[in-house]
Amino acid sequence: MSDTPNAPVDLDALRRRIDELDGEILKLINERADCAQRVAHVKLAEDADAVFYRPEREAQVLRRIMALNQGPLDSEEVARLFREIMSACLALEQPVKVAYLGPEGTFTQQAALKHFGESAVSLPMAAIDEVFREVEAGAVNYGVVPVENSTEGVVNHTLDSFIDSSLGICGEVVLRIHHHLLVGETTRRDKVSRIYSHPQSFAQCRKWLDAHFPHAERVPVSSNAEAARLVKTEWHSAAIAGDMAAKLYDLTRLAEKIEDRPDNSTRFLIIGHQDVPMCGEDKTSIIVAMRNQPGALHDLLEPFHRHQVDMTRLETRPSRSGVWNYVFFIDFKGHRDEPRVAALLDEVRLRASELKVLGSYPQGVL
Ligand SMILES: C=C(O[C@@H]1C=C(C(=O)O)C=C[C@H]1O)C(=O)O
Repeated sequence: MSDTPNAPVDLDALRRRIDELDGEILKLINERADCAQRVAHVKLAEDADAVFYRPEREAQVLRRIMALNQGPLDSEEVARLFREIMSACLALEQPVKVAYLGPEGTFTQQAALKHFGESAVSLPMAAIDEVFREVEAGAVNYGVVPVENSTEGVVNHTLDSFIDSSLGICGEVVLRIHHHLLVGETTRRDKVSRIYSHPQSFAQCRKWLDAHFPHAERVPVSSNAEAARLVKTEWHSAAIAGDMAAKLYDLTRLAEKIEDRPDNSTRFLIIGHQDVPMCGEDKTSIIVAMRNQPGALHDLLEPFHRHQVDMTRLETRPSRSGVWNYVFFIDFKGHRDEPRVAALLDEVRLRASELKVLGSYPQGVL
């Protein structure tokens, strides 16, 4: 073989080498699967109700692979491949069952598969509360719900659901959101008089729509996937939805990536019963209620500054009961088992009228 450009390449030799390598990769993947199965048996021997899926370990595996990678494959691409290998290894013992905000084809399903891999069993739910209920009842292992979008802000319904729930947060996943304008095969661009989508997606594509379809009626529906389903059978309608919905309903793209901001992304939370140990790059989420008195917010924030804890998000929600006068949702970097974070939480607990730690979990890797 020669590195000189344009030198003749022995195609047969290259293919023989690829076959050899595939044989080795196959053997190694199965050896890995065997190890993962043995880990599962160790876990079962220690505890009959053991949870096989370990978010902190998976985050460490992916980060290590990304750090080791020397190319030519991109580190994110390599991590995605390993994500699927781990998902298949875990499914040998017990596929993870995940409820997500449906219907099928939503960005939340895409987030669930990005986080757990394609071997997970994913079940669509009609509403965010249903995802919470399904996990609480033990019908599934985890739930996936959207929590904030970089253009449109917070998903209040998800935050509110945590107030009364016993569930915590086991992970997060961030998804780049690309919206497309989709039509059935009989609809022409100049005939589109009605566009269906979720209100958040309309908001994320407002400028593009004003410029290209100022006169089309905008009809809000419960999800992008529902919008895609509707246009499948309607002649003069288009939907704004993502890749999964386009594929699921076999729709044509009239325009791609029509979101107003190129960095448009949504953060999703993995909810469950599990307390996740430290992985080294963790986040913690808490809900704090403060008494309605002057300086309350300052009192709450001051210990974060003193302990040098990096806050990544602060949201305020109106209280739904007398005790919870102001309710703050706070995310910050660090794990509750780190002494610095434990000291911070002790102080916040003293100043607040209520403190609920929703969980410490690995920062999204992919
Ligand atoms: C093998 C383990 O169990 C599961 C499978 C993993 C893997 O395939 O690497 C990692 C974490 C767990 O979800 C483990 O805990 O080490």
